[in-house]
Amino acid sequence: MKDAELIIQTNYIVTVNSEFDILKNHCLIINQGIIEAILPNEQTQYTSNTIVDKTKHIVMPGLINAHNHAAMSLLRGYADDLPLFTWLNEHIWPAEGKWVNDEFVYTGTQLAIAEMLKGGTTTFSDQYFFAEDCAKAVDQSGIRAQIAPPVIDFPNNWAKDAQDHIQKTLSLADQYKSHDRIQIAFGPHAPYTVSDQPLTDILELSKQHNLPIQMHIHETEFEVNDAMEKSGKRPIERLKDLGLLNSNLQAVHVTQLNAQEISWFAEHNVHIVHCPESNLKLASGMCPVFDLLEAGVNVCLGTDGAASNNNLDMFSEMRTGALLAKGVSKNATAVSARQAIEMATINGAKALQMDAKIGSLEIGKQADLCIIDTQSLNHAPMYNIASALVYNTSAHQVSDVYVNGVCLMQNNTLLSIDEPSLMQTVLSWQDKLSQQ
Ligand SMILES: CSC[C@H]1O[C@@H](n2cnc3c(O)ncnc32)[C@H](O)[C@@H]1O
Ligand SMILES: [Zn+2]
Repeated sequence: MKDAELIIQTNYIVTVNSEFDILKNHCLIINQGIIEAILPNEQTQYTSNTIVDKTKHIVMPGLINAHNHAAMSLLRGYADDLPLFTWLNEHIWPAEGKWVNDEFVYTGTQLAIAEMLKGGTTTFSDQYFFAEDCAKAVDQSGIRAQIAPPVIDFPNNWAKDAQDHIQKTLSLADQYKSHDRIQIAFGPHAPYTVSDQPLTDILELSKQHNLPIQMHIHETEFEVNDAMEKSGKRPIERLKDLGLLNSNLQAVHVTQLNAQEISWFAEHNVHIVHCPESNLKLASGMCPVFDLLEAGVNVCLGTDGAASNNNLDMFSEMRTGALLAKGVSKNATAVSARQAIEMATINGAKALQMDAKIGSLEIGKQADLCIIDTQSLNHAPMYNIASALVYNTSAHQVSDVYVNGVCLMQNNTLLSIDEPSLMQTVLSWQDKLSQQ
């Protein structure tokens, strides 16, 4: 018998491999954080000091939240029921000017990470100021992240101009180049906040340093109309002319797309991060996911920040993403449960260029996974596992979470974050922000 560091026995494993195999009564054999074998629970090839019995549970790849502003969790519920530009200009940007600093980002990111881990998210992509404090929180918590520090033309509490943002990003990329869970990317905020020269610089540097680019694009009709009035060009055409449409680009939102733009995305292998709940709440518009998938474009899912969602629940995002696609396309087969799970796992891994390591439970990949307790009324009866996960699972039914084979939540208790002490710190921020 061979020794394994960890064996997780299950009722079902949703592999999210290319066949979308769902294995009944199988176990994961994990060594040095990597899945070494997947065998029937009764296997006799491996033994371990740590055999975890999850035979009343579903195990699936950890969810990948491909767009977040983690620290904005401290602004959850700060301004609601407003359209994007009123929300940003009149509420969020003034509050950020007043409150955002290193401590705000560290605590806000910890809060976001705790919520995400509890809901089965094992990887997220972030875009926010004081990115070094986000990285510190990620490093300490054990979660995996792509950190895309923002680039904006205008001064803010973190950086004075676009070049300053770019230099800070490069220095973080250097600092974390050997980190096994942190990847740095460029995060130019949006076409309306970043001018051509910094975008050209980012494109060159992203090639030189092999860094992905994540950007809000065509989030609203107003953004597109405004650009047309000012320049006669839709922002996506401007980005295409600058050379930014390529497989390094993660385009967030894209609620306004014509047929030409969909075919450019397909041709240039641009990845789309769909944020259905944020788009609905800010009434930004709806991403034509069905048309994009039909055109062969990779679409994944993000929550956006908790200030515009107002949660970081990827189970809810899968469900909303599937339901919205059906409603918008008037086609009940649009975004099936299987496709929603793929969008929240392997498609996110592809967009973040992490699919060699994560996104599915397959031999040789990192053991990034979440475990769902199915012993409750809302899971009975269960005829179809994928459908149960998308249409009738709540985030709080995630019982255990592993990243790199390390247990970060065990039987609903976070192991790397002191939840009561975090709660205290968050409430002291709430007091400060309430007083104004
Ligand atoms: C670039 S750091 C984040 C910056 O973006 C603001 N923001 C948060 N959510 C959105 C969104 O949906 N669209 C555009 N900008 C957003 C955030 O408040 C920060 O200032
Ligand atoms: Zn965003």
